[in-house]
Amino acid sequence: MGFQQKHKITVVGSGNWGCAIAKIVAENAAAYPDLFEEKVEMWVFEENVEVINTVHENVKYLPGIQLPVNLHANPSLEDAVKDSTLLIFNLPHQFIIKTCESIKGKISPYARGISCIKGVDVNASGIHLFSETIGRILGIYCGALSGANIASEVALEKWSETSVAYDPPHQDSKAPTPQLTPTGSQTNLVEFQHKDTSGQVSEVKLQALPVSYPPVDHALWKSVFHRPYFHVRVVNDVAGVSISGALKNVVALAAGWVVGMGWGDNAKAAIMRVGLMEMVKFGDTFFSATIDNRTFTDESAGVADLITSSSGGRNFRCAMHSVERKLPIEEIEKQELNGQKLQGTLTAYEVNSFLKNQGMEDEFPLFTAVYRILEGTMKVEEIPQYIERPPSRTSPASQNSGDKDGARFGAARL
Ligand SMILES: NC(=O)c1ccc[n+]([C@@H]2O[C@H](COP(=O)([O-])OP(=O)(O)OC[C@H]3O[C@@H](n4cnc5c(N)ncnc54)[C@H](O)[C@@H]3O)[C@@H](O)[C@H]2O)c1
Ligand SMILES: O=P(O)(O)OC[C@H](O)CO
Repeated sequence: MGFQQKHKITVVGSGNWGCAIAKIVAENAAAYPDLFEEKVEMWVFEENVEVINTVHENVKYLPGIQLPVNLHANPSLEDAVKDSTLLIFNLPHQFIIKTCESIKGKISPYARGISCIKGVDVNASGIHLFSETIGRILGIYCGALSGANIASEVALEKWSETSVAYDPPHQDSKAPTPQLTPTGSQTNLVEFQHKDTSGQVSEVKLQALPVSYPPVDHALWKSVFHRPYFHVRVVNDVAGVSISGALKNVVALAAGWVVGMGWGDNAKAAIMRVGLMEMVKFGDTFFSATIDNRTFTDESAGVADLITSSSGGRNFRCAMHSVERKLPIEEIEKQELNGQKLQGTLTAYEVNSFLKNQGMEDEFPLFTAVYRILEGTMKVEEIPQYIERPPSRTSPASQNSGDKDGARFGAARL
């Protein structure tokens, strides 16, 4: 006999997407009382927690959206993550490493995580997924969530899809059952009565039962995130889900610039085509051991996110306005986003520094062009010439297959 404890959920971050995801998670915590503690913690870095906890609205980052009453804004990160078994990381990527380092050793060793962050961690040792970086710092397994999800639409409960990627090593599922002290109002103390021969209760003892949690698997994560208006598909491809979410932000900048130039939808489609090819090629080249190329086409995290981001995303809109208003994109970011952060600009620099180190800038002309335009060493007008491909060569193999360009989607060819 054992005591099944409920999972406690904490969302680390309370920005535009942080609050939209926290709303979803808190709705599900209330909907599945057998699986989750009802109260969901949300770490808040700078906003007034009193307002969030009394008015149930984040007036700075998600104005006009009613947050669930069981979502508790907490200014103490250490307190917010204490005893939580499901940690959801949702911050602009530039803040996540410092944030995780501050709670190293202060979380449950049995916690599992999901990173909702769209970015890559580039440092002297190379390029890493944020799910890996979070997992390494905190000593836990972390998966990823990414999809065609503009936060304001999701928060208004307009239907969308997302991809959750979770693929812990085999031994993770066989890890010993955690023997933890129950938290909150839960107790694993059970009363045992000893009766004498006449049936009278002679002794009452309290005994502590071993504690366990519902297994953290694909089904559990679906229960955390799936809502009638937010459809979740759980897959194994953490690299594909994470890489597409990070790189589409770089492509969306270029899409915004060409639209800002007044070049129209055909030009934007060309940018998206080349961008998608470079996203696939990047995954193929640097994450070939684990990535599944079908993610780019088949899952929400792939081309669907590229399309929505290049239509109404912040990176797209700020890039477009920067051309229209002839202002640096950082200036537009300050004017338009009220503290929200663009991820594409920093990612373009990070990806470029990685490609430069690999001697591969020329192999990714669109990513390189975005970096150079941000740097001021290239103009938007130069993009068409710069990304133009050399004439295609016809190989015997491709003639046989009837594919004149030798194009195979999985082997991104520029
Ligand atoms: N907003 C969207 O539509 C959307 C959708 C999907 C994914 N994402 C991704 O989710 C991640 C989080 O985005 P967001 O929209 O929630 O953030 P945001 O752009 O709204 O940024 C504001 C957040 O950053 C926090 N912050 C500011 N300075 C900080 C610091 N020094 N340390 C720690 N935190 C600090 C703020 O407190 C706030 O929580 C990003 O990687 C983003 O690409 C965003
Ligand atoms: O607003 P953006 O450009 O940060 O994009 C938001 C989401 O990532 C779209 O899925």
